Amino acid sequence: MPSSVDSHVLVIFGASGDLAQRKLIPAVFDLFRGGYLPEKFALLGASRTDFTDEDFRKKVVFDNEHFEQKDASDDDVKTFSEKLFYQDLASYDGEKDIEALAARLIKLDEEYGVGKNYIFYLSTPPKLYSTIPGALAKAGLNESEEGWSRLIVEKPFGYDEESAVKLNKDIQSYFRENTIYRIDHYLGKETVQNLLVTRFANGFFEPLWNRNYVQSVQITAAETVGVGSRGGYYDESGAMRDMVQNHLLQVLAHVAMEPPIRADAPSIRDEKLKLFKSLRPITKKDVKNQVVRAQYTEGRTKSGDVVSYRDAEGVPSESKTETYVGMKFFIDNWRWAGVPFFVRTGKCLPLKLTEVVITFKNPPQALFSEYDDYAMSCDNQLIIRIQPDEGMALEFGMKVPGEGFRVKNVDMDFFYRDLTKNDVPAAYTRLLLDCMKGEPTLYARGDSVEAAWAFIDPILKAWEADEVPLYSYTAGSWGPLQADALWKGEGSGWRNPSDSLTEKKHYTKL
Ligand SMILES: NC(=O)C1=CN([C@@H]2O[C@H](COP(=O)(O)OP(=O)(O)OC[C@H]3O[C@@H](n4cnc5c(N)ncnc54)[C@H](OP(=O)(O)O)[C@@H]3O)[C@@H](O)[C@H]2O)C=CC1
Ligand SMILES: O=C1O[C@H](COP(=O)(O)O)[C@@H](O)[C@H](O)[C@H]1O
Repeated sequence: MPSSVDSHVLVIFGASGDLAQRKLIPAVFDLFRGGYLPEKFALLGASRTDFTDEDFRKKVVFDNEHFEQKDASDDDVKTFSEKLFYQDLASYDGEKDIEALAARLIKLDEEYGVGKNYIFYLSTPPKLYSTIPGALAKAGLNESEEGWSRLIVEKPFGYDEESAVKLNKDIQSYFRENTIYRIDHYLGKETVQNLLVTRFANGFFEPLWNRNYVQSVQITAAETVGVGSRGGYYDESGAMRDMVQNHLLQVLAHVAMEPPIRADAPSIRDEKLKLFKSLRPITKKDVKNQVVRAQYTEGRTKSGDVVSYRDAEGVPSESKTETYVGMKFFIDNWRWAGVPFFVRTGKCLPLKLTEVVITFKNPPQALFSEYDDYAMSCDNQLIIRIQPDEGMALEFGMKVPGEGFRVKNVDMDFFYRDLTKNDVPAAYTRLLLDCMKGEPTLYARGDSVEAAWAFIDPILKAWEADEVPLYSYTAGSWGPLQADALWKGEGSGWRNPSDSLTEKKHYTKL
C-alpha cells in the first residue's frame, strides 16, 4: 500500500548527538520497515562534526548498536542508509551555513526527486531552539509556496514560565503555530493515548470518573537508574523540570480533562489547556506542605550499586537539585472539586514503572466489618500501567469461600499485549509519523506548555529561595518518608508495588 505521507526531507539538527543515534534514526528506520515512509524521502543530518555522508551512515546506522536488536536484513539496512545524507555546519545560525543547507536541499530534490517539503528537527542543546528557526526563516525555509515546512522542538521547552513564553514568542515569529510540533515522548506512548479511549469509549467509567466516586488519583513515574553520565544536564534541570512539568502533567491531563467535543487536535488541546488552567496554584507558603523534594544517597537498586547523586559524574558536590518529587494538589473544577491528586517521580527507586491509580470511595456502610477488619478499607482501585506490562487492573473485594463474610481483594487484569501480536510502536516512531502526516494531536500546544509552567513556577521559586527543605532518600528505596505524610487524612497512600505487576496488597488468610 503506498504511504499516505508526502515526499519530504527530514532535517535533524544536532544529528551527531545521542538522541539522534539512540531514538530518532532507529524510529525513522522503523517507519521505513513498516512501509510508512514515502518512496521519495531523505534524511539530512546537520551538525558541526565533520562527517561525509558515508561517515554519518556508519555512525548512525552500521555502527549504531540500537539497530542490532532490530533483527534487520542487510538489504533493508543498506537501502535505508542510502536515504541518509549529511551537511556539516560551522555554526547552527551562520548565514553561509544555512544557505549551504538550503542549497543541499535543492540538490537532494534535483538528484532524488524528494520535493520541497521539510521537517526541521531541533535535537541540539536548548539554547539553539530559537536561533535555528530564526536562521531558517531568514533563508526562507520556514514556509514556501512550493511545499510545507514543519518544526519539531525537543524538550526542554523553556526553563521556567518566563523563558517558555519567550521561546514561544520567538519561534512563533518564525513559524506558524500550526507548523510547530513540541515533542513530549510520553504523548507518543500507546498507553497514554489509551487513557482517552478507556475514559471516553466506555460508558461505565463516565459516571464514576468524578468527585462523587473517586477518593484520590495518584500518578507515579519511577526509575531505577540514577543520572548516569547525564549529571551535567540533569543538575540544571532536576526531577520537576525533567519529568513533572512535561510528561506527568500531560498524563494528568489525559486522566482528568473533560471530554473533548471531537477527537481532533484543536478539541483535545482545548480541553487540556482548560485542565491546566484549573490546577489550584500551590502558593509559596503551601509548597512545604504540598511538595516534597529529595536527593538520592548511596545505595543499591535493580540497576546495581549507586553512588550518591552528589558523587555522580558532572554533579557539583554541593548540588541542591532534586532527583525525587512527590506532590499533592487539587483541580478546581466541577468534576474534581475536593479530590486530591498525588504525583511523584524519582531516580534510583526500586522499580522502573509508570502508572496511574484511581482509588474509588468506600461504600457508605461497612456491612461486613464484624467478619473482617479488612472489609472496612477494601481498596477499589483502577491501576493503569503505562509501562511496563502495559495494561490495567481493577481491584475489588470478593467473598472468601466458606463461613461468614470474609473479604479478599482480587483483580481483573488486562494486558495490552493480548490485544495485538504486532509490536507496539515506540513513542518516537509514532510521533515522527504524525508530524510527517501533519497530525499535531499528540504534540503539545504553546499555550498549554505555558499553562503547565505557570503551575510549576511558584514551586521552583520557593525552592530557589531555599524556603523548603531538600530531603534525602537511600537509592533503592521508595523515596523520602516525608512524601508519605502528604497523604495524611487522604486514605490509601502511595502504591509501592513489590514488582511491576499488580501486587495484591491485602490478603485474608483462608
Ligand atoms: N538524549 C536523550 O535521550 C534526550 C534528549 N533530549 C533533548 O534533545 C536535545 C538533544 O539531546 P542529545 O542528543 O542528548 O544532546 P547532545 O549533547 O548529544 O547534543 C546534540 C548535538 O548538539 C551539538 N552540540 C552539543 N553541544 C553544543 C553546543 N554547546 N553548541 C552547539 N552545538 C552543540 C553536538 O553536535 P555538533 O558538535 O556536531 O554540532 C551534539 O552532537 C537536547 O536538548 C536534549 O535535552 C530530550 C529527550 C531525551
Ligand atoms: O524525558 C525523560 O524521560 C526519561 C524517562 O522516559 P521513559 O520513557 O523511560 O519513562 C527520563 O529517564 C529522562 O531523565 C527524561 O529526560
